[in-house]
Amino acid sequence: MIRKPALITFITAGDPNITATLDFMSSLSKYTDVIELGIPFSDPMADGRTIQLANERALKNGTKVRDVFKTVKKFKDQSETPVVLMTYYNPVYRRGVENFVKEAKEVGVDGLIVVDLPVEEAREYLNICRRYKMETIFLAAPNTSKERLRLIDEASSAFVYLVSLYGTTGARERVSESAFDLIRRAKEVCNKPLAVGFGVSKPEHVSELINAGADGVVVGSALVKIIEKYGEDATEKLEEKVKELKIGVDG
Ligand SMILES: O=P(O)(O)OC[C@@H](O)[C@@H](O)c1c[nH]c2ccccc12
Repeated sequence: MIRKPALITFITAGDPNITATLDFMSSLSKYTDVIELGIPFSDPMADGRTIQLANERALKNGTKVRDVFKTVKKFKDQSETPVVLMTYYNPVYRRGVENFVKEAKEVGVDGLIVVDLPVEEAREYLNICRRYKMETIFLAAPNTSKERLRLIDEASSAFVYLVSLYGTTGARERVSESAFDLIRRAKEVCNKPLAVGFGVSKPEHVSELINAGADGVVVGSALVKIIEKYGEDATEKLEEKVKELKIGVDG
C-alpha cells in the first residue's frame, strides 16, 4: 500500500462536518500517499486533546459510521489514494466484524487500524480481513517486545504502525528518542514497511524519521489543529501544510 518513503495523513471524519471531510481528503491526496480517516468515537483513549475535540465536533453534528462509509465511496470514485480507516473496536463490534469489513471493502476502504484490538485477540478479525482482502495494520509501542513485534508484523499486511512515544496522539516540539530505538528494534524483526506516528508535526520531524529508517510517517494532530482553527475553510491551509510535510519526506 505504501510507496516509500510515504506520507500518511490523518483527519477525523465529520470534523467539522462530513461534507468538509470530502473536500479535505481531496486536498490531502495531492501530496499524501495514504489517507488515514478516523471514525468518530465517544471515548478515544489513545487520543490527546486535539483529536478528542475533533471527535466531539464530529459526534455533535451527528456523524455516523454510515456517513463515513459514504464519504469514502465518494472519495474513491474520484481518487486512487489509498484510504485506511482508523477506529476503536466498539463501532466494529456493534456492526458485527464481518459486516463492518464487508461494507468497508464495498466502499473502497483499503485497510483498517483497530486501535484497541490486540493482535493476540484478533484471530477472527484477521480471518475475515483475509477473506475480504482488507489490509490490516497493527500498532507497536516503544515497550513492545521483539516477540510481540514479530506477531504484529505477521498480522499486519500493509504496514506496521510504530507509536513513537509513551502517551497519546498530539503534536509535539520534537521527535521522542524512543522512536529511534523502536525503529532500530523493529527493523531487526519486521518484514513489513514501518510507519511512525504520534507527535510528528513538522517537516524536520519527518526527515529525521525517514533518515532513521522509517518507511513512512503519520501526521494527524498538526492537521486537525488547522481544522480546529479554520473549520470548513481549512482546505487551502491543509494543502499548504501537507505540501511542506511532503518536502520533509522527499528530502
Ligand atoms: O496526532 P498525531 O500525534 O500526529 O498522531 C497520529 C494520529 O493522529 C493518527 O494515526 C491517530 C489518531 N488517533 C489514533 C489513535 C491511535 C493510533 C493512531 C491514531
